Amino acid sequence: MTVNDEGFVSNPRPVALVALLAQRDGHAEILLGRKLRGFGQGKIVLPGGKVEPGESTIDAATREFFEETGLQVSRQELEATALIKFRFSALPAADMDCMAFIARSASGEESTSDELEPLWVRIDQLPTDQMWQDSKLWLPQLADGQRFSVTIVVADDHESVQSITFEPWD
Ligand SMILES: Nc1[nH]c(=O)nc2c1ncn2[C@H]1C[C@H](O)[C@@H](COP(=O)(O)OP(=O)(O)OP(=O)(O)O)O1
Repeated sequence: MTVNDEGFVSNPRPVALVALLAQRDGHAEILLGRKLRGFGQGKIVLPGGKVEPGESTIDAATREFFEETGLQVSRQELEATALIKFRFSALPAADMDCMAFIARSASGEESTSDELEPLWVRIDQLPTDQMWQDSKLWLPQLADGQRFSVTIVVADDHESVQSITFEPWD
C-alpha cells in the first residue's frame, strides 16, 4: 500500500507485461496489441495483464501473453527488465505496478483474442498517437534492453503525463 502526494491511499495491482522483440524484414520490431476491452480500450499497449492471487509474476506473464496473443514464451526465455509503476491521479483504484519482461522468441500462431489484437510494429515507428502518452517516454528504452524502474503519474485528464521519474533498478 502506498500514499500518494495528495494523501490518497492506493493499492497498486500487480501486472505482468511481455515485450516480444524480433527482426522482421530487416527491421527491429516489437509485438504490441490494440486493447479490445477493459481499461484503456482502443489503445495500443504491451500484451499482459493482472497477476492472479497466488500466481508468480513470471507465470502471469506467460499465461497472459498466451491468452492475449496465442503465442507461447518459455519462462527461461523471459528476462525481467523494467518495473513500471502507473499512477492515475484521477483514478487511484487503477494504479498498477507492472513487471515488464523481454522475450526474443516465441512459438505458435498469433491470433486476435477477445482482449487484444496483436500488432507487430517497428520500434523506430511506434504508433504513439494510438498509445498512452507516456509510452513513448519508456518503451524505446525497454526495447533497447535497458534495465530501469520508472514511476509515471497520469494527470487528471487521464491522458497527459503529470510526471515521469526514472530510477536505476538492480
Ligand atoms: N499509462 C499507461 N501506459 C501504457 O503504456 N500502458 C498502460 C498504461 N496504463 C495501462 N496500461 C496497459 C498495461 C496493460 O497492457 C493494460 C492493463 O492491463 P490489464 O489487462 O490488467 O487491464 P484490464 O483492466 O483490462 O484487466 P484484465 O481484467 O486483466 O483484462 O493497460
